[in-house]
Amino acid sequence: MSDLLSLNPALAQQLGVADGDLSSKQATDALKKLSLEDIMTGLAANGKNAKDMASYKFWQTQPVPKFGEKAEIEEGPFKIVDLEKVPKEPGPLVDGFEWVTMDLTNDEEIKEVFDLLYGHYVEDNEAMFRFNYSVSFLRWALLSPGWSKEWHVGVRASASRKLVAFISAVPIALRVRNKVLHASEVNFLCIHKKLRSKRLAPVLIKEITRRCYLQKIWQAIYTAGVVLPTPVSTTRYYHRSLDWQKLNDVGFSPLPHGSKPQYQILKYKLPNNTATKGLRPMEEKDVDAVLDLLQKYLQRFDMAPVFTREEVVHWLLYKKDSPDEQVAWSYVVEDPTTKTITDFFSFYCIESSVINSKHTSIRAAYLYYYATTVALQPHTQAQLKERLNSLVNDALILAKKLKFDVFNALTLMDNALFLEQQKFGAGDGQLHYYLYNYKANPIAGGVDHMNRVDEKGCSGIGVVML
Ligand SMILES: CCCCCCCCCCCCCC(=O)SCCNC(=O)CCNC(=O)[C@H](O)C(C)(C)COP(=O)(O)OP(=O)(O)OC[C@H]1O[C@@H](n2cnc3c(N)ncnc32)[C@H](O)[C@@H]1OP(=O)(O)O
Repeated sequence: MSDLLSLNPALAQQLGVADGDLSSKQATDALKKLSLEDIMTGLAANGKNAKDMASYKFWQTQPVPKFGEKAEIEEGPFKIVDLEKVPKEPGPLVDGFEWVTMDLTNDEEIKEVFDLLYGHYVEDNEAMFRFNYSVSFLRWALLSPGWSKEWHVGVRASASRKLVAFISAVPIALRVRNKVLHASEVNFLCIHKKLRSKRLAPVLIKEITRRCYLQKIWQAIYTAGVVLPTPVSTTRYYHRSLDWQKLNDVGFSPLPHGSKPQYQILKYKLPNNTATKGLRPMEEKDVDAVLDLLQKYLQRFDMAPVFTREEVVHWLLYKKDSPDEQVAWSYVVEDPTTKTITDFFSFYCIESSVINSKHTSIRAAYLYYYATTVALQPHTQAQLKERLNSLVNDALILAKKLKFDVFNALTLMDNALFLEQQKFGAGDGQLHYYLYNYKANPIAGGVDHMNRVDEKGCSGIGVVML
């Protein structure tokens, strides 16, 4: 991960140009030849991950699109599942291991999931950082409205009882263009490092699928940094330094050639106070207004959740009497004259462990949902851009005050309108969006032919995955 804009080396190689030689006419011509589908689904930009369909031994057996399947298809499920034929028991595991359903309301069991993820979850390519989702975060993410214990699936070593693998799902009403799917959102797939490359992941995926089918859930949404058959969309990570010096110390933000640390610190300096009149933390009394605003705003995107009131309360409102530490922060703008809620934004916290550094962790804020009434009335893109820039600038100021080191965002929703102006730098990472058992035409991920933020097209993705 870095905040430097660079041409992915795999793509450069694929195009036959020197790494980073973005200006060369050769690169531009070659990029133009790539199919829109490849660009939208990230296959062009992420050649290092892409394999032939035939080499995806597991995924080629699953109800997901094959690479290169043509666009403009009629959207719908790949198959209709016969509930009668869904096995009532889990598939076999290798000797010495057994299935468990985790009880995440039990402090010890959620701590076991935390420990597994803490030691073995997603790392960057150079193994410098590893996501460190807190116990409070896991409770927030996995005990959301409608959660089911059956969807918190673990594997234990029979002798030691140690938890060695995990996969989870929570329910989501997901609108894909004009159809609403009652689907599951699959996340936190993790296998102990000592059990890697033993084909356990397909076994876990088949088990969570079986458990979803048993609850008559036939579709799922999931995201991954790796290319699998076949992304419906690909978004790119952007990072905005809040504490440049610390990010530099840990190797996240290198000093750009020809710059000096003090210039970088100055570049990312923020005002002490927010600028939007009427901005304040979201409260219980704002729930209905936020729900209404968010539902309308999310109509702008091809794929977005359909939130209920209960979900807005769960995902966005921090209850001060909660025993959990705060993981999400939400703010509203209340018009001082009309007292109506005109805008809102939110972000959540994930720390990352820093492997081998004097700093042990980085505190990252991730942009979550937001909405503004500017988009709901007749408006120009410049007006929307201006409003989003002021809101996000305030979000950065608040995050800085809350001692976050970096503010991360993807190129989804309308983020393309503010990322560069707010000094977010393009990261190396991409996040691919996938649908299980649902054919859908590609959705714009907010990056253009050059894998740069696409201000004109923006993105059709309105789902933020944790
Ligand atoms: C209707 C309901 C449906 C519900 C299900 C919907 C689908 C949900 C899908 C899951 C959504 C999860 C969303 C998240 O949580 S994304 C986060 C994933 N977790 C991590 O990256 C944590 C660190 N890594 C690990 O723990 C392991 O490396 C994992 C577990 C990722 C793979 O373990 P391992 O390295 O030991 O490999 P293997 O030998 O067992 O298995 C190899 C097979 O697994 C395929 N593979 C590798 N990585 C992923 C991946 N991230 N999604 C899907 N498939 C993946 C791979 O292409 C190969 O298949 P194929 O190439 O031969 O075909």
